[in-house]
Amino acid sequence: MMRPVLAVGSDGCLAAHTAEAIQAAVARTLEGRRSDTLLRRAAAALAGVCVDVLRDRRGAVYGSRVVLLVGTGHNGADALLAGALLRRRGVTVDAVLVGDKAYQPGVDTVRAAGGSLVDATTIAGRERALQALAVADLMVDGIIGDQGVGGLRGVAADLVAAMPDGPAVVAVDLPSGVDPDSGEIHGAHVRADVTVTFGTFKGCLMIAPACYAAGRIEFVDVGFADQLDAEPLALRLTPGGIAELWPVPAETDHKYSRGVLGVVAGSDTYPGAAVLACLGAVRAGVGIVRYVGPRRVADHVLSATPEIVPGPARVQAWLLGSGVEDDADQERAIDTALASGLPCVVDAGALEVCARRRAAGDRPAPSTRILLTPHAGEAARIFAALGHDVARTAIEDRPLHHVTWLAREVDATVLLKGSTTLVANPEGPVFSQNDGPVWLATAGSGDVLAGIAGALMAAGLDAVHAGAMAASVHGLAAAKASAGGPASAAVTTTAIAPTVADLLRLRPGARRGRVSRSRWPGSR
Ligand SMILES: NC(=O)C1=CN([C@@H]2O[C@H](COP(=O)(O)OP(=O)(O)OC[C@H]3O[C@@H](n4cnc5c(N)ncnc54)[C@H](O)[C@@H]3O)[C@@H](O)[C@H]2O)[C@@H](O)CC1
Ligand SMILES: [K+]
Repeated sequence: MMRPVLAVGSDGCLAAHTAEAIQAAVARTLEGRRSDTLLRRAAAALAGVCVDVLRDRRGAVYGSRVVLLVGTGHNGADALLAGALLRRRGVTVDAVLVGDKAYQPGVDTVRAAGGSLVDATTIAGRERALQALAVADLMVDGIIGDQGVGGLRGVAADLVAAMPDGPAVVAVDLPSGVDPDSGEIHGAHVRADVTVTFGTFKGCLMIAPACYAAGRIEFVDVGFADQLDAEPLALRLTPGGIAELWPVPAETDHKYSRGVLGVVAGSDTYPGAAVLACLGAVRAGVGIVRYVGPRRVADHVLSATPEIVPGPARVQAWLLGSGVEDDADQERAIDTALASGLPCVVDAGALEVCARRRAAGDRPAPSTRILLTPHAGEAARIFAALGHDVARTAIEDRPLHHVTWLAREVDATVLLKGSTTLVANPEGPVFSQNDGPVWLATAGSGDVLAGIAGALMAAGLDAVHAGAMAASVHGLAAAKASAGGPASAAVTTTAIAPTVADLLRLRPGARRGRVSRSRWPGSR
């Protein structure tokens, strides 16, 4: 089992668990205690988030109107108990029951607190529910939590379709209607501004496309996290975690010990890809880049990054394939590098040859040293090269399924690029990073990402951590460079070093050269 190097669930590494693991942890926590212990804690936290959202939106809590959409399970119970707490703050509360039953103690509490109860399964009740939604300041989605199966149906689907655009939506645990574990969407679902998650993340809060329906995530520890004993489904490195893992040279280091990256990138068709990949690596702090490619491309690379050394020689890791197309010399160089057993970042023009070889059993390097970096279209082409007919849209709809399948099939680490990037190794939880602005999807941005990952692998990090850290730093750098506007790949590279500097300031007691190499994941 490939283990994450930071404590899972720590400030440096957030974890998402399956619904099954969460239910088991809740059951263990409740043994010998009142069954509503956790519900009450969750409801108090939920009410607190609603208060904050109302203050932000209206400037006041008293006099606000909140509609609770209440399902049949404990997700609805959380909403009801939170609604009763909001009543005490002078909020008008309409609890709309969307199923044939509801958590009775919650119903009683709302009624006792002076809230109104609306049975939306009747025609008159549905009419009242629509009227309440039309004047709401905030809507609480307590329809389904981690027991959700398929998209919303019946009354719930009708009411969600009728939710007006203006008021804020706070989802309990997850936006109802999305698949809790896989993050897939199979029908009608809620779109939230804020999702309050209890004890851990659910997979759907980290994985596309469902994570885009969750809005901002508020994490609340209701007291069962220590009972979660199953392997996490997904992990996310936080800026603090990346800072902890980022390779910082010691006083005794020199350019060779910091990492030498060989770059086989660019062709006469795509010379710029080589420039961007090399800029990415240099600005992420690699010791030396040795560039291998056509003379004309090497000239471009050298004029953009004079510190680069042209020509092949000994390296500690390779970056292969960015911008390589129809170039026999480059393809030969890629073949030689793949056969070397050294760590490789495998991009664009090197993806299919690498995948074919590894699927056929030719694996000179273990899966933790090979990082394939396809976007969904390239992943579809890799699947085709392996004999599977998989459409690009299928990969975008089910990224977790496809990235884990591909990682197993080629026995390598696969970084599936997207607005939310997933990094999967055959033997461990997937990492999910989503720090980039929407502007990041531009030509050349993948070359920069590959360069950053190459610098990290040359420094000794394993493919999973290098991939997750590179995706995050690349996204943060694009956000910094663009300052809210468009981000080009070349301008993003100018923000890599300042972004790393910002991150390193998060390191407790950060001082120059105080991190020992033995702490880096996969260090040799
Ligand atoms: N049990 C506890 O002590 C705690 C529970 N909590 C909350 O409770 C949730 C889990 O509660 P439950 O196990 O009762 O399950 P849910 O509240 O997720 O709801 C299950 C109900 O939803 C229905 N349902 C499933 N899919 C549906 C669909 N597509 N359309 C319409 N209805 C559908 C099911 O038939 C079932 O009746 C958590 O996600 C969390 O929000 C938290 O408050 C933490 C503590
Ligand atoms: K929900």
